[in-house]
This record gives sequence, structure tokens and C-alpha cells, in this order.
Amino acid sequence: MKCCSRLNFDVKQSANLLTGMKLNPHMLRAYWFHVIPQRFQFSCRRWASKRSKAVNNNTWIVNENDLRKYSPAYKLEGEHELYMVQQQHERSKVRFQKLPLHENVQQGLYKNFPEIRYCTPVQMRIIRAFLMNRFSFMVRGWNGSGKSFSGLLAALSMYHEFMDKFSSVTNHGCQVLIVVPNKNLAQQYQARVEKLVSGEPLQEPLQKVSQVLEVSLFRIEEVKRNLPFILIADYRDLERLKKLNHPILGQILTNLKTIVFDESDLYIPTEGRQRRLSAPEPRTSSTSLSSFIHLCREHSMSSKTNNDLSEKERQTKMKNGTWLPSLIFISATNSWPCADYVGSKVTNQLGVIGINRKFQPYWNLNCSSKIQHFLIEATRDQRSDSLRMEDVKYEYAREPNLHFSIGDAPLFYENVEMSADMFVNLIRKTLLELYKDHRVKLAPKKNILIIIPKEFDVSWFCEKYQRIGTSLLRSFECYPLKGEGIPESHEQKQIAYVANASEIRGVYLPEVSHVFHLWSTLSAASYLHIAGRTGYLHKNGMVFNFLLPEFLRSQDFESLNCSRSALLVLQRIGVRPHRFFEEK
Ligand SMILES: Nc1ncnc2c1ncn2[C@@H]1O[C@H](COP(=O)(O)OP(=O)(O)OP(=O)(O)O)[C@@H](O)[C@H]1O
Repeated sequence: MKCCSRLNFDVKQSANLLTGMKLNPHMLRAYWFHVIPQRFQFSCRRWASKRSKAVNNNTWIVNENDLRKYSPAYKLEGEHELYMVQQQHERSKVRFQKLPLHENVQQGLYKNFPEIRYCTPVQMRIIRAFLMNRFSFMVRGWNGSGKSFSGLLAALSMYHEFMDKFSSVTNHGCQVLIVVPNKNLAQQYQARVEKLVSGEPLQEPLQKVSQVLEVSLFRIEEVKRNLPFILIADYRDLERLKKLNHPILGQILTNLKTIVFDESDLYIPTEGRQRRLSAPEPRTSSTSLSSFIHLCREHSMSSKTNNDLSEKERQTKMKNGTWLPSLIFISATNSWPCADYVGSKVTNQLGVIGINRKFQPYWNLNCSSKIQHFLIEATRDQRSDSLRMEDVKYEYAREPNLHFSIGDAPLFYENVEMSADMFVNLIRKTLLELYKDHRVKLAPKKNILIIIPKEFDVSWFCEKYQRIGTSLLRSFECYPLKGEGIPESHEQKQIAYVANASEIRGVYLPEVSHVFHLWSTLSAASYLHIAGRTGYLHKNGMVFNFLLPEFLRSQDFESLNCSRSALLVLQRIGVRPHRFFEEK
């Protein structure tokens, strides 16, 4: 497997690079410098080992997970590496002050996020690598390990540094583009920027620091006049602008230094067997990362004076990514197939943070052990017309190879109204069960999240069932997540956030401990993100999945039966569902 081709790197810079990746240079010691006299390769070990010595005698691989093995302190312990991956979720002993963030950002963090003091290991790596701004890299870390947050801190730090260096008269243009998959996440980024800079004497209006790109005629004109330093854009909007060949794209791309693709596995097309192995969400056919990157290349190329170069030199530079802004791919479900694609088709300078291939051999997916999953099948009793809930009996799929293709056939609900009614009843019954005396410790303390399938309109759902719960005190006010940001007034109330599965990717919902999910996906990656809305920073969480076989249609279900298909999805992320009802 080719991960990415070689990166010609000045050896003098390698120590910097390693420090940036939080790797102590002493690990390299003489051995490493002997092996890499001129070149430095940031790539996958297996690929390099396949190449013949003649071709490859002076390249080596740096995957931060592998490199630790060469540290003098390294001891071979059973699941050491697996443990390292888990560690990424926990807070380290390193404070944000120790990181090379601009002092204004440090202050904003200190004042407005008093609960955030220590960074997680993955945040440390992202911030250092981001601020070096020398190479593209891909990050995989647990849901809720603070990846997006650290990316934003680094971007703001870049902004302040720029403003210190050049006067505010200098037009900075758009230097950081943050690409997100949904409007909820875009609003969350913007709200975080506003919170981070609040109370700070800004050198220019907030509009010029960061803005969400909205593709309506009036709004686009506004953005055009006031191009912000950090632009947050929905990927679908960028696609639309690209199709229209809109001149604003040219303006955005000209000064760009960094592009952050949040939830990047959604945009990276991995095809065929690899796609099925990593079990991603179904994509719309219009997604075309490489053509977007090509556009970036062309723009940054035309903005630089390079008339002296011959056509051949231009082609080589285009190919090896010299004219690209640094690309940062962040997601909890980035996998080796993703790194493989980006390494071969987009840039040949790709670093990887947190992707440990060895212990997650197929799909690289893994769920936090602090989240409990329940899989409950509901059927209607024809005689009494009452609902019957039952834990799905666990069975292990011994030969999952046979079922790799699960998730390829579309899944849809028949009779939306009836299934919504049943779903709400199921939530009520579950809450009732949770508030029983012997379980009350497990009951939700504050907010809950309700995930409904794509066929259900969230506004319709919230209007129909305004409050869901068991009694007035123990009920939750429904609030649709439609990309409008979460109001602060929610702090006093108990809220049931309602969203479609595709709209909650990457969104942080405060104090959500329970997720109620009307089964809506056959993709393990998608399920991991649904479950990941709870259990932030290794906190406890519960996910209740409800199956309504009566209304659920999919070819995969027909061939495998409904509960078994759902179990296979859970199996793909290494989860065995807990029993919710006591055995009689
Ligand atoms: N070091 C930290 N200590 C405490 N809380 C933190 C820390 N870093 C981030 N957080 C909090 O955790 C929340 C989630 O962070 P963020 O959305 O960046 O996670 P993520 O890894 O991107 O999650 P996902 O994979 O779901 O997108 C943030 O809103 C922030 O309030």
C-alpha cells in the first residue's frame, strides 16, 4: 500500500519538524541521521519497506506512533500502542500556556473558557504542527478530544501574529479556510471565535477576523467586501460556487495559507474495497476533493510570480504540492485509505497524527469505552396495540468478510408519522425506566440528543412533540438543530436537541449525556459520530438505539435481517451492546 510519496526535506529542518510533532529529537539519535543523510520521509512504514533498496536507500518513514519505539525509554509492553491511542482522549499535564500560541489567544482562553486548562495530547500535536505551517497533515483522534477546538486556536494565533507583524492597514485577505460538512458546525466555529475574542481590544472588526460563508447574493457581496482572515465554509457551498465558477472563489483562494478540512473523511473519496473496509458514510456523487485542490493550486500558482519557470518546472511544482496551501485533515474517522488517497492524489507531503494502523487493521474505528450502547427492538402488539421493547440478542458475526458490503444499499423509513410516534413513545418509556429508583443515577442530568433519520424534518418533529419526558420536571424541550447556533438561554433549561444524523457531525452539544437514536445508518463511521456526541473527554455517556423493523426498508436488511445488520455496524466499531432490560 502506498501511503504517500517521498517528501524531500532539508535534514536541518527535520529536528524542527519533529519537535513540532511533539517528538523529542533525542529519539532520533545517531541512528536516524545515518539513515537519512539527505532526505526525510513522512510516510507509512509498510510502503517504504516494499520499495527496493536501490531506490529507497536514503529515505525513511516518520509516523509518530512508530517513532516512539526507537526511544531509549521504550519498553515492549503488550498493548502499549493501543494504550497510546487511548491516551489521546485524556487530558495531559501540559497547560495551553506551554504551547506556542499567541498571548491574546492564551488570554481569551483563560478568560472565556475557564474550564479548559490542560490540553489533550492530540491538541498539543495539532497546535504545534499547525503553527509551523510547513506541511500538510492528517489527524485522527477520538470524538471529543478537542481537535477542532485546537485547530481554531492555532488559526486565531496566526491571525494575531499577522496583525502584530503588519499594521492593520495591510489587507490580509483570507488566509485560513475552514471547510465543514454542515451549517451547525460552521456556526459553532463562529461562536467559538466570538467567545475567544470577546472582551479583547481587537485591531479590526470581528467581521474581518472570521465569518461564515453564506451563499446568497446579498451575503456573498458582504463577504467580498470584507474578506475575513478565517473563512468558515460548508463544503456543499464551495462545491456550488465551484460549479458556478464564481469569482469570489478566486478571491478566497489567492492569499490562502492553510485549509482545514474538518470531518475530512466525508470529502475524501475512497473507492471500492477500501471504501467498504473503512465503512464510511454514503457520499453525494458531487464530492470531488481533488478538483477543488486543483483549483487551489491554480489560484496560488497564478498569484505568484513565476514567469521565469519552464513548463516542465511548473508541472513538477504543481505535482509535488509546492504551490498548495498547507492542508489539514481532521476527523475521528480518518483512516489509512484516506491517508492513502490524499498521499497519492492530493499532496505528497503528508504527515499523520494519531493514525495507528497496526491495532485497527480494517476500519480504524474505535469507540470510547466510557460510552454504553444499547440496541432495542420495538414491535407493536397487534392484540393490545401496545409497544413491546426488547434488547436485541447479541450474536457475533464470525465471518464479517461476507458482510463487507453492508451499508451499500440505501435505508429508508416508510410511514414517517407512525414511526415518529412510536419513536417518541419509546423515548418516554426508556426515560421512565431510567427514572426508576434503582437506576435514577443513570438518568439524564441535563440535556439529551434525539437523532432522527433523514426522512424526518427536524422542525416538523419539534413542532409536533414540543416537550418529551415523563413529568413536567422530568421533561425536555425540543430544539431543532438547523444551523442557527445554540442560544445561551438554554443554560437554564433541559433541552432535547433534535437533529438528522448528517447534521451533527463534529458539533459539540453542551451537557448531553444521553443520545436517543432512531436507527438511521448502516455506516460504522456515521454511527461513531452519532455516539460521539456524548462522552466528550472521556466522560460517561449512553446511546439508545431503537430498531423499528416494521417500517425500515433496505436491501441489506432483507438479506441479513434488521437486528443483525445493526449488530454488524456496532461490531465494526468494537462495541458489544449492553442489556437494558433485566432478564426475567
Ligand atoms: N483541553 C480541553 N479541556 C477541556 N475541555 C476541552 C478541551 N479541549 C476542548 N474542550 C471542550 O471540548 C469541546 C469539544 O471539542 P471539539 O469539538 O474540538 O472536539 P473534536 O475532537 O473536534 O470532536 P469531534 O470529533 O466530535 O468533532 C469543546 O467545545 C471544548 O469546550
